Order: sequence, then structure tokens, then C-alpha cells
Amino acid sequence: MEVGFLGLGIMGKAMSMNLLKNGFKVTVWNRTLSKCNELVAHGASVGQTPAEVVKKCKITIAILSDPAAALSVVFDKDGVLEQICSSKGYIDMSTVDPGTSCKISEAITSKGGQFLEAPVSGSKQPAETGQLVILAAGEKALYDAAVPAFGILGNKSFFFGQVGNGAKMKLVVNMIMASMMITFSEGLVLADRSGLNPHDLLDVLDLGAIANPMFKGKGPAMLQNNYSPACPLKYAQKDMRLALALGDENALPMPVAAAASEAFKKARSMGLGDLDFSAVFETVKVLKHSS
Ligand SMILES: NC(=O)C1=CN([C@@H]2O[C@H](COP(=O)(O)OP(=O)(O)OC[C@H]3O[C@@H](n4cnc5c(N)ncnc54)[C@H](OP(=O)(O)O)[C@@H]3O)[C@@H](O)[C@H]2O)C=CC1
Ligand SMILES: O=CCCC(=O)O
Repeated sequence: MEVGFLGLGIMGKAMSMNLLKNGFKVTVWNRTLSKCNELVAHGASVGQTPAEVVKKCKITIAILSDPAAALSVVFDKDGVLEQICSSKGYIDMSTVDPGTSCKISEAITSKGGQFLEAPVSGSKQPAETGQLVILAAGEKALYDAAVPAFGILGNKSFFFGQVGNGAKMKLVVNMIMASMMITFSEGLVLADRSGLNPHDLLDVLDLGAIANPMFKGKGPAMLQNNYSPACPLKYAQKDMRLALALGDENALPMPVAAAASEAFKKARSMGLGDLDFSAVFETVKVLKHSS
């Protein structure tokens, strides 16, 4: 099966590599074209534009930084819309808001194409090992056609019905994750300031009811000030912004998420946006020092 792949960042590079290694023919495109070279070395073809990729492939997958990037790749000159047609499908796996997804869906379907949103839960390592959780919604026939690819990229795929539901699910999950990261950071600092060993706290947490892969995976690195990016902080802040907007639309007060969002904004203002989102720990350390 031949698929197109747009966006070779942390996630897209790992995901397209998995498809290649598992027998898919893949044609890739990235805004910075030089990032295609590593995939070419593993057998990928390159399209010079998103339109060229769509022209060549029956199904094209994208995973791009944010709503502006997702829209640009579809609507701008040489974009997806120029070549999408009734025999083709477009799957956007970027984390965006439901409104952005619906806008892309309307444009694709108005030209006869099929559209699926399919954001993912899981970060760099699950992308590398094909262990993502895929949160799809939109055209069911395209979902069914994509199941073989999703089986390589992830260990579980969900289909949530109409476009927007996948985006909403992803934002709810990431809102919980980012809020947990703030509480975790405060706990680590509180343990330290009150005379406990924060490494002991990690051990205790891992044995109890709130043990989870995020605390276990990121905690030891955070205590060493190691924030090598798996999920860049600027995206966690983007996701909090989009999740709070979803809360606004539903008139839902979310005071904990709002406070967490402010911490991520603070971290970006400190220049930490390209580090892993666990670097928000630095804002908690600063606040606790100054009080
Ligand atoms: N990293 C993670 O752990 C996870 C990330 N996500 C989501 O997946 C998406 C991608 O994340 P990730 O791979 O980490 O991000 P990266 O920053 O590593 O990659 C971003 C990609 O988007 C491209 N891009 C940015 N702006 C534009 C634009 N205007 N036009 C065209 N292409 C553009 C970049 O191209 P270029 O190389 O030229 O800059 C690059 O290919 C985001 O929506 C993120 O929220 C979801 C789950 C986990
Ligand atoms: O969007 C980033 C999510 C990271 C994760 O699910 O571990």
C-alpha cells in the first residue's frame, strides 16, 4: 500500500519510518525538505509539495505543529486541496481544535475527497515503537481503509464518529496530562523543601494508586534538570489553550486547568518552549524559591 506523509517532526519522522519498515511505500514531504533525507535513505520517495504527494497517493497522512500549520498545508498554494478528489483520502493526525478539523473536513469533502482526523495519544517513544493510541473521527470508510496503517502506528485505534470528536478527546486527555504535570512538579518541590528525598517520593508514587507512566518516565529526568524534548512544551501550552477554549464553548469552569495553563505560558516566556513539557517544573521551582 502506498501512503503520503506530510510533516517529519518528532512524531512524523518516527511514524513514517515505522510505515516504511513495515512494508508500506511512503512518499514524504516536509516544509524543510532536507528533513526528508533520512527517510529517503530508508526507501521513501519525496514529493516537492503537499499537492504532489496527494496527486501520487490514494491516502495522505499529516502530522503538523498546530492549527495554523494544519490549515496552511491544506489551503495554501501547492497544498492538499489542489489535488484532492473523489478517489483520495486525507488523514490529519495533528493536535488541533475541533473548528480547525471541521474547516479542513468541509474543504476536502467539498472536492469529493474523504477526511479523517486522527490525533494521537503517546509521545516520541510510542511513535518509534508503534504504540500510539489513535483517536479518529470522520469518514468511517477512510478509517477502515487506514486500519492496516493504524495497526503499524499504534496499539489501539478508536473511532469516535463525527469530525471534531477526535480533536475533543485529544484535548481533554492533554488537559488532564498537563494539569497532572503541574501537580507532580509541586509535589516534587514540596517534598524537597520539606526535607524529604524527592527520589523517595517517586518510589512511593510508583507503588500506589496514582502510579502512571508519565511520573515514572519523566520524574527521574526532571530531578536531573533533563528536559530533552519528547513532547515540546510549546505544544502542551497550545493544547491547554485549545482545551480552555473548548471549556469556554461549553461554559465549563476549569480553574485547575486555567492555573496550569498559566504555568505553561510562564514557561514559554522563560524560553523553555522547545524543551520537553516537563520543563514546566522550572516555573514551580522559581515560584517556590521567590515565596
Ligand atoms: N511530540 C509529541 O510528544 C506529540 C505531539 N503531538 C502533536 O503532533 C503534532 C506534531 O508534533 P511534533 O512532531 O512533536 O512537532 P515538531 O515540532 O517536531 O514538528 C512539527 C512539524 O510541523 C511542520 N510545520 C510547522 N509549521 C508549518 C507550516 N506553517 N507549514 C508546514 N509545515 C509546518 C514542521 O516542519 P519544519 O520541519 O519545516 O519545521 C514539522 O514537520 C503537534 O500537533 C503536536 O501537538 C501529539 C502527540 C505527541
Ligand atoms: O501531545 C502530546 C502527548 C504526549 C503523550 O501522550 O505522552
